[in-house]
Amino acid sequence: MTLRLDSLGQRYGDQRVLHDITLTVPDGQLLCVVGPSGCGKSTLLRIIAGLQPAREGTVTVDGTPVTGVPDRLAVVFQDYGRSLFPWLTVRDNVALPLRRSDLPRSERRAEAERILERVGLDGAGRRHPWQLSGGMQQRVAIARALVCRPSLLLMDEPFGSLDAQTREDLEDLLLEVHRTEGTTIVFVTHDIDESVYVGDRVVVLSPAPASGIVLDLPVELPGKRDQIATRGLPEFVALRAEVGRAVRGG
Ligand SMILES: Nc1ncnc2c1ncn2[C@@H]1O[C@H](COP(=O)(O)OP(=O)(O)OP(=O)(O)O)[C@@H](O)[C@H]1O
Repeated sequence: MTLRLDSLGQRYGDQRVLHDITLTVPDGQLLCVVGPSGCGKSTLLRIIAGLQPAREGTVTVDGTPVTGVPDRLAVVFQDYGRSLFPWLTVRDNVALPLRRSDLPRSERRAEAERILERVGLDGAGRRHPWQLSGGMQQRVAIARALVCRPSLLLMDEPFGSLDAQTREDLEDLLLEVHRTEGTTIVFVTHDIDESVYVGDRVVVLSPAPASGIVLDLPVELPGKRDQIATRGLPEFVALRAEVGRAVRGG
């Protein structure tokens, strides 16, 4: 799914949040959006998701203007604890988006189990979210986002509140899903290292107010990404420095 933002801008009252954002995300690209707190990253995702209208400019998905939530869109938020229903089992949480499909209940459950296996949670389907660790809960949220086979996946700081090891595991899970499904992904993060590690491309927004794009950087790294080897590459270090300078306004 190709996403296009054209001269996008947003205001809340007198506060100008985003200004003149023009960007095309080609089908299958994993774009990371980085920027200081309050620059409007979450606002940008909500506009792309059709959850709030933009005050200026347009968003199109495969050439069609976004006026409501696009079909085949999924969103993963940072706050996994609040995005899962505690009274449903893990399997039923994951199967929930399939309720709108014509699939019979047994097939919806089978599909949920298949996706749970995909995210490394086989065997956890009968448990409840509150019986799982934070990292496992975020895997459930990712499984629920994937169950409808989205063409566009929006992720808002999805690994921000996880410990370092879990975060690395989930970054690698995301890369694997992206490699095999070819989903277009917009991934918002505060973390410069993470943006270069997972992204095909990194866009940096300037600080508020009127945040705009200050850097649009393709990420080309040799070999399959690996938490230890990739982060030690001179190319990785150079890209990280470039993103870091842009975030700090240098
Ligand atoms: N619905 C709203 N009404 C009024 N102001 C809002 C609304 N949503 C966001 N804002 C303001 O817009 C600015 C940008 O918020 P947003 O959450 O989009 O930024 P962000 O870059 O995602 O921040 P963070 O990295 O801290 O999550 C902030 O000053 C925020 O207070």
